Amino acid sequence: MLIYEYENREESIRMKMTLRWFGSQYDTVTLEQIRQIPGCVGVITTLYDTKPGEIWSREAIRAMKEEIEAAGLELSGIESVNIHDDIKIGLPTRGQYIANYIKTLENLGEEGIDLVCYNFMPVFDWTRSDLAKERPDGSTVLSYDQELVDKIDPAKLFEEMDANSGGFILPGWEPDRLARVKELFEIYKEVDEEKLFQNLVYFLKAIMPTCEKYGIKMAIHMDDPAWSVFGLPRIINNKENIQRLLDAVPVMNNGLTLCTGSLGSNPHNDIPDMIRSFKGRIHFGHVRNLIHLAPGKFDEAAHLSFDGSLDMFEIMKAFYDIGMTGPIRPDHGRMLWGEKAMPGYGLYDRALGATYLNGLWEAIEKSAKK
Ligand SMILES: O=C(O)[C@@H](O)[C@@H](O)[C@H](O)[C@H](O)CO
Ligand SMILES: [Fe+2]
Repeated sequence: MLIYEYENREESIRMKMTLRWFGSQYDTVTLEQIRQIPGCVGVITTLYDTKPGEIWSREAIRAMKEEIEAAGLELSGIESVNIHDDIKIGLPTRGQYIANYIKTLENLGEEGIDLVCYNFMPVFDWTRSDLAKERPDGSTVLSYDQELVDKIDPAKLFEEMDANSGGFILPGWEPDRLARVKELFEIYKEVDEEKLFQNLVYFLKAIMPTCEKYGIKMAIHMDDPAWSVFGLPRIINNKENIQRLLDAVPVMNNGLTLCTGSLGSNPHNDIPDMIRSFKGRIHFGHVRNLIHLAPGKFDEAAHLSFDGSLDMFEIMKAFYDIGMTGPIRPDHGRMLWGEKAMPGYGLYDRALGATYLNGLWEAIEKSAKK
């Protein structure tokens, strides 16, 4: 009977619970550990040692896939294939970098990978003012305070993030980005939101034929936080702007990584409503909670609704209602129980998060069928 029910479950429409994994060379968390998280079927990973603009070889992609499958998991998608700044800026050299990106997509497609998460934030990926802020229970979290960020020299931010990362290379803060940071700030002075948007559309139009050929879903990550930092343009931060992008390249393969923590940094974003209106275009979900402390100021939190400001039941219900079948992952977790790991990416709190989100899903699914 149990076996029958288990098999049956595969047929029900269901998101896939996954965990982000940085590869055995970089991650403190092992595939064996991930495999033991109840209901976790796959990992979202990347070739962490590649630089934006580089072609990913088929051999490296295959080796990564085989390692994950040998551990009994699925490679559910890539986060991220990063975009070279020359594409975001729209420099003449973008042609070569787009050609390289297309080659990487072909290689991923040939290896059967159909989901690619990326972001289009200039210079910096996500930004935080503290990577280990202590909560009353002794756990630590990533936090953001606009007043503190305003005091930081952007060129020094890299050094500070690096010094506070506990020796880990932070995703989006890889050292090679540092080398060009001052130069990039100069060049980005010419790039306003409209130009950045047009450069994104240009890039997407160029890669879409390849994505359609291989069935690759491109899933842009929301800007984090959801407003301009250091005067750099931000375009993927609210319902209107995101809808504009979906309409500008109106094919399924141009889709979203709906990140609740990034959108949720702005309390005006109604996340369940956004999930419902972007139905069919959300290919990947990042689900996490945060606490709004003041405008422009937030701490990350446990996934549980009442630990933070977001209603995780309503968020998971919206995913359920749109018939989400793609991967969902708990996003950043707290650091707890003495774990030493990449900030936001320890095992324990993300495992708790996955379990909680799976529990919400089960409850939503069963009540819907009653
Ligand atoms: O998920 C997040 O919020 C971050 O860890 C980002 O680094 C994210 O992976 C990128 O913005 C996606 O390209
Ligand atoms: Fe995210």
